[in-house]
Amino acid sequence: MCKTPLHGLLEALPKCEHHLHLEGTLSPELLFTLAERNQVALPADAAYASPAALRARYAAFTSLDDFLDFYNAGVVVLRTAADFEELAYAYLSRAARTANVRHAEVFFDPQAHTARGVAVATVVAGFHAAALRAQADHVVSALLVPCLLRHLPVDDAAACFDAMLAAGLFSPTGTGNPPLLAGLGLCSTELARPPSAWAGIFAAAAAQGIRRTAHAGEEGPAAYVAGALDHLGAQRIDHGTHAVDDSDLLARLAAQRVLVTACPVSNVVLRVSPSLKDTPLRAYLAAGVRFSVNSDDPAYFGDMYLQEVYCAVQEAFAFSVDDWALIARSAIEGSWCGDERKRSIGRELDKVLEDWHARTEGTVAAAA
Ligand code: HPA
Ligand SMILES: [Zn+2]
Repeated sequence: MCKTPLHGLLEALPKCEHHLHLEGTLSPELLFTLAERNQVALPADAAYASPAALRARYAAFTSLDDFLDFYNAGVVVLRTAADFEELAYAYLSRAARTANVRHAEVFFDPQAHTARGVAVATVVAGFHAAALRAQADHVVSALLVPCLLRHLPVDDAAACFDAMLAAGLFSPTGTGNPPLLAGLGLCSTELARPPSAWAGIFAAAAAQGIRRTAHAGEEGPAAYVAGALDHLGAQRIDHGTHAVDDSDLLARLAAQRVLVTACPVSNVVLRVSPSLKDTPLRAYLAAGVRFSVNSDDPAYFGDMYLQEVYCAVQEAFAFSVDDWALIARSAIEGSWCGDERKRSIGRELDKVLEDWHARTEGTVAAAA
C-alpha cells in the first residue's frame, strides 16, 4: 500500500500486464519445493544454501546477465504440466486479486524447456489449465507468448520457431482450445546482439500473421529499439528504456502507436536506471509514447508484483489521474486479446474513472 492520494484509484484501475515472464514468477521457496519433487540437483553454490540465502542473493543483482544466470539456473526445476499450472495459477490469481489485473500476456522461454526435454506442449497444457481456473475464479483473461533466446544460436531459435509453427501452436488472437500462442517475442542477454540477426525468423512469423514483440533498449542502445522496428517488424517494444536517448525514435514510437511495455522496477533492480525517477516514463508521456507498466520477473525483483510496481511508480512520479487514465487505456488498446475483451475492460475503466471523479468532486464540494 502506498501513501499517495491516488492509491485507491491505482488499486481500482483495471490493468493489463504485457511483460511478465512465467519463469520470473518462480519464488525461491517454490524453486526448492520443485527441485525436491522433481529430483533436480540445485547448483553447488552458497547462494542455493536455502530459499532465504537465494532471496538475499537476488537482492544484489548487478546487471541483466547477473540476473539471467540465476533465472536460467532456476527454470530447470520446472518439468511437468502441473508445475507450469501451479506457477501460472499462482501468478494469475495473485495479479487479479491484488492488482485487479484483468488481462495478462505471459512470456515464457520455450528453448529453456525443450533443451531439457520438456515439450512446448507441456508448458501450453499447464498454462491452459491455469488460465481456465483463473478465468473462472477471478475473471482474468490470459494469453501466452513464447520468447526466443538471444544467448543461444539463431539456428536454435529458428528450429524452435519452426517446430511451434509446425505444431499449429500459434493463433492470431491466441484463442483456441487449449489457448494458443498469441505472438512471438525475443529476450535474454542483449549487448552485442542486435535484433537484425533474428530478422529471418520474425519475417517468417509476419508472413504467418503472427504478432511480434521484442525486448530492446534494456541494456542495448536506442539503435536496437529502432532495429527491432526495422528488422523484426516489432509491434510492441519490451523495456525500450534507452529509446529515450533518441528523440526522433521517441517521435517514431509515438507516431506508429507502438506500445512500450515498461518495467521500471526491473530497470532499477538490474541497474539499467539509477532510480525509478530516472526511468523514462515522464519522457514517454511528454513525447506521446504509449506505454504499459509491468513487473517483468517479480519473484526475482523483491516480490514487486503489478500493484506494488504501480504504487512505486506513483511515489516516484506523482502522475495525475489523467496520466493514469491514459496509461490504463494504452495498456488495453495495446493488448492482443480480441476487441470484445478490450471493450469490456475499457468499460470497466470508464466506470472506475467516473466513480473516482464523482467521489473526489463530492469531497471538493463538501470542503467548499
Ligand atoms: O528483463 C528481461 N530481459 C531480458 N530477458 C529476460 N528474461 C527474463 N526477463 C528478462
Ligand atoms: Zn522481460
